[in-house]
Formats: sequence, C-alpha cells, structure tokens
Amino acid sequence: MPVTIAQLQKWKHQKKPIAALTATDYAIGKLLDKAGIDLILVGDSLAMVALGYKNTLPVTLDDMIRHAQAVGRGISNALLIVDLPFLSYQVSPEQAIQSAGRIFKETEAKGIKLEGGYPEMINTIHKIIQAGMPVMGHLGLTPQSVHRIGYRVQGTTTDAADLIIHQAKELVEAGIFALLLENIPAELAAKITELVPVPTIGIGAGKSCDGQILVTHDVLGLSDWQPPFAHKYIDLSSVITEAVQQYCQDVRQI
Ligand SMILES: Nc1nc(=O)c2c([nH]1)NC[C@@H]1CN(c3ccc(C(=O)N[C@@H](CCC(=O)O)C(=O)O)cc3)CN21
Ligand SMILES: CC(C)C(=O)C(=O)O
Ligand SMILES: [Mg+2]
Repeated sequence: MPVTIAQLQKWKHQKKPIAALTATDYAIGKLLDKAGIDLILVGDSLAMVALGYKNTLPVTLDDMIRHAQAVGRGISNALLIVDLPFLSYQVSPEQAIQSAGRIFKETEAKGIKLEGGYPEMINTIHKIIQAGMPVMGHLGLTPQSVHRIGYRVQGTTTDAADLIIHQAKELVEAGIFALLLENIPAELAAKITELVPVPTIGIGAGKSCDGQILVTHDVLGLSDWQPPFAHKYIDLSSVITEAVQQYCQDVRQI
C-alpha cells in the first residue's frame, strides 16, 4: 500500500518515525522506494547536487517538474513531495496557486513544500490549501533566503525561537499536513513537535522530530560538501572513482 498523507498523521500519534530522503531522478527514486523509504522529496537542493549551482536560487519550476516526473516514474510506495522553487510562489498568492497547480497537473506529487511562515506566506499557503493542494511547511533555515540569513543555525535566541513557534502554529492554522524543521536547536524542534498536531520532519533539528530527512547525495557521499548535520552512510564518490579508473585501465590495456 502506497504511503499517504493520512498515514503520516497516524504515524505521528503511534510514534513511528518517518524516514524521508530527497531524490533527483528515476534511478535514485527507484532505489530509495525499493529500500523502503516512507517519503521522497524532490527538493530544490537538486539545484546544487544535480545541476551544480552554488545555491538553490537558480532552479526553475520547469526544472523541478522535469525532475519530479522522472522520480515519479521510479516510485510505487513512497509519498512524493515536491519543493516549489525560489520566486515561483513569493510574488503573490495567485502566482503560488498557478505554480503549485502545475506541480499537481504535470507530476505524480501528492504534496508540495514552501519555505517560510511570515504573514504573507501564511496567507498564500492558506489559499493553496483552499484550492485543494496539500502543503508541507518549512521553517528554521530556509535556504532560499541564503543571501539574508546564510546557512546558520536558526532559532538560537529566545525571540527567534518564539517567532518560529508562532509561525509553526500559524502554518497549522493555515492547514499544512506536515512541517519541515531545518537546522534549529534540538530542544526547540522537540517543543514544536509536541505543540503541533501535524508530523514534524527534521534535518539538523535533533532526534525528537516525528521524522528525519537528509539530502540523498550527502547520505551516499556524492556531494562536493555537506552540512555538519548530514551523516555519510557510504562514500560512493570513492566507489565510483575506483570503478571508472578500473574501466579506463581495462579499455587502455586492449
Ligand atoms: N548537499 C546539500 N545538503 C543539504 O542538506 C542542503 C543543500 N545541499 N542545499 C540546500 C540546503 C543548504 N543546507 C545547509 C548548508 C550548509 C549548512 C552549514 O554549513 N551550516 C553550518 C554553519 C554555516 C555558516 O555559518 O555559514 C552550521 O553549523 O549549521 C547547513 C545547511 C541544507 N541544504
Ligand atoms: C530540507 C531539504 C531536504 C530540502 O528542502 C531540499 O532538499 O531542498
Ligand atoms: Mg528545499
């Protein structure tokens, strides 16, 4: 049975941790799905790990749709969620509904994710949900704001922590089905996880979240660099380099 949004909700209450990873293409999506991952995010981090950009800002809605379609073709069990990229939803609620709608019309996505919890974004998210599209919130480190906030840990002062808690409540009011918490203190993530009725998915946010997500290229050792919170489970860069060197040697020996 494919994972559903309703199931995520149930797992929070049963305290069954949700295992999530990002995917960028058909091959990776298929492997993650077969390995038993619960949720696959086509994250805008693909700008960096798949397209080689310096940050997530350059990736377009067309890029996201192309990659989401490819991932969708490879999965049969995991819940597919897609990031809305920078400037495809910040301009106006109308723009956001159009962009979100394209994701649902053109891919197999079951939900989308948007960064931010400031008043205008709460209003936008409310409208997208009213239009029938499930939204995952994203608070803490929001990489589309890199030029304003960098990649630092967020919510470290009392005021900053209180603002994130306030925004989490507002997002829940707006109707989000889950909340991603990125690079915030573990205690703050634990508090939010207790406070909100929807599942929290953490990345660099401690062990108390209802689920965990990492960028798959970091987990597999395929990225140029990775955040301090990402655990490399295998160094595929070395594995691939050795295999290709072996191949080169074989070809040149003939
Ligand atoms: N490969 C990859 N993995 C990711 O997890 C990821 C991306 N790319 N791209 C989009 C965002 C950017 N992310 C990042 C990037 C850097 C840090 C990092 O180095 N944080 C340091 C402080 C850095 C600073 O002060 O500038 C930290 O201690 O949290 C954290 C998250 C998470 N996301
Ligand atoms: C939080 C993460 C996993 C994300 O948004 C991304 O990969 O783009
Ligand atoms: Mg993202």
